[in-house]
Amino acid sequence: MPSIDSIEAPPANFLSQEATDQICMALYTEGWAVLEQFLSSDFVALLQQDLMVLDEQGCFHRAGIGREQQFVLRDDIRSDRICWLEGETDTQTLFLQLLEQLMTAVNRRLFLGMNHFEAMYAIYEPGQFYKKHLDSFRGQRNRIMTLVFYLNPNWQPEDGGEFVLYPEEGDQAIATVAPKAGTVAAFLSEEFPHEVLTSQATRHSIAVWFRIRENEFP
Ligand SMILES: O=C(O)CCC(=O)C(=O)O
Ligand SMILES: [Fe+2]
Repeated sequence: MPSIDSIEAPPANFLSQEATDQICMALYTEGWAVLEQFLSSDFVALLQQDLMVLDEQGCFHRAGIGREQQFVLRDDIRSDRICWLEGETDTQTLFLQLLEQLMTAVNRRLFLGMNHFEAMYAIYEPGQFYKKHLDSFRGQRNRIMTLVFYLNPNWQPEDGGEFVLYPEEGDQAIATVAPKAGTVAAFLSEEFPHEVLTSQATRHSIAVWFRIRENEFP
């Protein structure tokens, strides 16, 4: 198990310029991006450890659909369990710093004006899934960009659990992504329906939404 001090890159320049450029370029031209080996295997191991400790402490709860008063559990739509990252451990603090840097870099290049984010760990047990959905409703601007980081070091093709990205209209997949450790998927939240195919193994991930805080809308 690596220690937090053994992470090679210091937080100040955590993001490689190259990876940032690749994500920004793809978001600009296509609206989505998938990068393998975006996170180092050491950092993935720390995040996965953090997730498992939180799970042992009973911090996870069943994921639902909708927010606040509209929140409902829908076993037919999604069956994972989740836990929000609040920055309570060094690992989470480091990860949230990385997200801050990434948000700044993407804003600088794409002028998206994002000023806030939320991140959650998710666990899908064998047999679990999340059916095709949109993370944000068009025009509401509540979620601008979604990122999903995968934390599964020995993922095999037969483990399933792929993330599938679709165009705004139609059922022809644009991308099918195995949830392998280090991979990140990024896409504009209002534009791309997506789903998680049934997982055959325990699947760990972090979903992040970059937002514009409601009272800062233009
Ligand atoms: O874990 C994934 O691949 C995607 C999860 C997702 O779509 C969500 O949590 O909204
Ligand atoms: Fe989603």
